[in-house]
Amino acid sequence: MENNPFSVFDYEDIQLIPQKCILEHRSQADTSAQLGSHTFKIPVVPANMSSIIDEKLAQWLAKNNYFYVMHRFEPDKRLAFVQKMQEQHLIASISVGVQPHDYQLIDQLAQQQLIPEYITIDIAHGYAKTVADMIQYIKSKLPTTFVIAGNIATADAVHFLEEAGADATKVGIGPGRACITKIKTGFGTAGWQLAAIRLCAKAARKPIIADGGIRTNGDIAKSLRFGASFVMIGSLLAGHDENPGEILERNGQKFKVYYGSASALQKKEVKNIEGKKVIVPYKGSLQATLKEMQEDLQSAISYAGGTQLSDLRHVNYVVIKNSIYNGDAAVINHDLGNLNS
Ligand SMILES: NC(=O)C1=CN([C@@H]2O[C@H](COP(=O)(O)OP(=O)(O)OC[C@H]3O[C@@H](n4cnc5c(N)ncnc54)[C@H](OP(=O)(O)O)[C@@H]3O)[C@@H](O)[C@H]2O)C=CC1
Ligand SMILES: Nc1nc2c(ncn2[C@@H]2O[C@H](COP(=O)(O)O)[C@@H](O)[C@H]2O)c(=O)[nH]1
Repeated sequence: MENNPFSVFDYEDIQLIPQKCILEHRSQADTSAQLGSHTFKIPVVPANMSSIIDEKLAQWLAKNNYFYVMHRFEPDKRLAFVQKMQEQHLIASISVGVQPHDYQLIDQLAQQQLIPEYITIDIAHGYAKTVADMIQYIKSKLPTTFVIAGNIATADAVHFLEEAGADATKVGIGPGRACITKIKTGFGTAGWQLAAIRLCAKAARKPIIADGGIRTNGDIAKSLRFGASFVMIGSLLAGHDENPGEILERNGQKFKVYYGSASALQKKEVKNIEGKKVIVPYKGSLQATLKEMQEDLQSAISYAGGTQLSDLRHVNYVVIKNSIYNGDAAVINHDLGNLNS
């Protein structure tokens, strides 16, 4: 901190301060959120990880007006996926890396006039020339596609990617539940993810997607308060019927596996491992969890004294270092899991 001292905080350090309610019912609060030229039901997107989303879930999310990003870990299926979604008149939203086969995919999409509505460039360290080059390549071949680039942690990185042409940037290095980047490299936004969102959002001219570290539905409202337009969520949306993978039983309790995209399980080799496998309680229906998220956001809007998500932006807050869960964050997560089971 010698050269750049600033105070930081994370989700559990913040409480938003209620304002006078102007609604008669929470259902009157509008949780719809725009990204690019489409408007979605809530400002939440399930993480583009293969333990969270598959094609079936992507189709369900698109049909039900939720934003989704398909993962990039079955690279050869992406072209056909875009085609399938467009045949059904559904939004196509895919991920790419920065390898030669990703460039080849962009060429094929352009040649076949299959224009995805959204492409997310998803690499571990997104503040990189390789990402700027890919943004520019996508924009040259598919100029109408909305390009999300990440992941990053700083205002400088936001400027860099926006200048390269990104339509939105994704913030969060290391706060994820299946992440070990913080331990293996010493770098990232773990422990100050909310403050990083604030710094990046202040620098941004385009939307910010807060990615990683969301542990409760209230953290979504806090992310929006500090400048995020959308929130990407992994572990809180893991463990459902609709997520890929089997239900496990241990000592009479049900679980599902959630693993990082840079875990040995995903990579199938032990090289540059920055992710791990965790088991999460089985939570039943994802549909029910998403509905509860929407209801909790509606309630948050009402506490903000507003009618829509943008009313969360200017609400006052207090910093209450490490105290809102009284050391019981794990218990709270467990209880939330049980609500849906
Ligand atoms: N949000 C987060 O905190 C993190 C997320 N992840 C996720 O895991 C997945 C796989 O990540 P991973 O396989 O590690 O890398 P990526 O697949 O993201 O790597 C893509 C390219 O970037 C290069 N690269 C990656 N990290 C670095 C770095 N620190 N410095 C220089 N070049 C780098 C890689 O080269 P090379 O492999 O040759 O080094 C590769 O050419 C992605 O989905 C990513 O989003 C991974 C780590 C952190
Ligand atoms: N450092 C790593 N981060 C990862 C890995 N796989 C995914 N991720 C990131 O985590 C979020 C989800 O976070 P959660 O707290 O909601 O579970 C995801 O969107 C990625 O950005 C990984 O292997 N290593």
